[in-house]
Amino acid sequence: MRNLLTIALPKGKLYGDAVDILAEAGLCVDGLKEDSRKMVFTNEKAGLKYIICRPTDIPTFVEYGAADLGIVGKDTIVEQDKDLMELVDLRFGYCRFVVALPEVTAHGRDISQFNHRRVATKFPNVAENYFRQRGMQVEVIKLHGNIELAPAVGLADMIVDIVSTGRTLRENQLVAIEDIFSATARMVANRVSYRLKHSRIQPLIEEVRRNVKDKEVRS
Ligand SMILES: Nc1ncnc2c1ncn2[C@@H]1O[C@H](COP(=O)(O)OP(=O)(O)OP(=O)(O)O)[C@@H](O)[C@H]1O
Ligand SMILES: O=P(O)(O)OC[C@H]1O[C@H](OP(=O)(O)OP(=O)(O)O)[C@H](O)[C@@H]1O
Repeated sequence: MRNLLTIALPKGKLYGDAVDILAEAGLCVDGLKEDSRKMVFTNEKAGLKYIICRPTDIPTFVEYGAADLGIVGKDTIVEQDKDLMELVDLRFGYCRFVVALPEVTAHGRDISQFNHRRVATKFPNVAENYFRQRGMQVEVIKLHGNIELAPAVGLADMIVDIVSTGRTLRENQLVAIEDIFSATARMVANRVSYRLKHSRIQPLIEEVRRNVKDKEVRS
């Protein structure tokens, strides 16, 4: 069996664009857009294997070398701080980290007035770093999703979450009062794979970079 190049793709919001960016770079993506529960797609002829993962698990698969390359949001990369090589900013999947509060409590107030409060988030490290840098002490409560629910039911006073269109905040009567940083999807590599499979990875990365740049120029 040939030495396959394994690429971890995130199911969910980034999936379609991730497959497109690989197809545009000339990789065979047959079967990846079909409605399926399959998690591994092997193409011996093309020397490729794709694995479909939960977005938050991509850094783990890549760090351990179960995948050579992966596509994952910068938000997840920063939160997990795994030992990965970040190779390309793919420019899709734009979102930003914010601190948000219920509209009624936020009105006319500054973040520093919420010291010692409770913060719900899916990103405890991002939240803790942010408040530490502000010299604030907060209690961080980790949730796995639907973060906007926490203030509505009294679980937390505020949230740290990612925002894209702002619709989820609006529809849950929350307002962003602080921006933390913005994020887009990135292509990442396992450190050892990057060296051992350099002759396959480098031309792919260069092609992806070229395509990302071309799109930017056109837009
Ligand atoms: N509303 C959004 N708009 C654009 N990009 C987003 C949005 N929400 C999340 N993202 C980006 O897409 C990535 C994957 O989000 P998605 O909602 O598909 O999975 P998830 O539910 O966060 O992952 P998991 O199932 O592993 O918890 C995020 O890490 C972020 O980079
Ligand atoms: O600004 P918007 O365009 O409304 O997008 C923001 C929402 O998207 C993400 O949630 P996701 O859909 O991933 O669900 P989750 O809360 O279960 O993670 C994020 O956590 C917000 O809830």
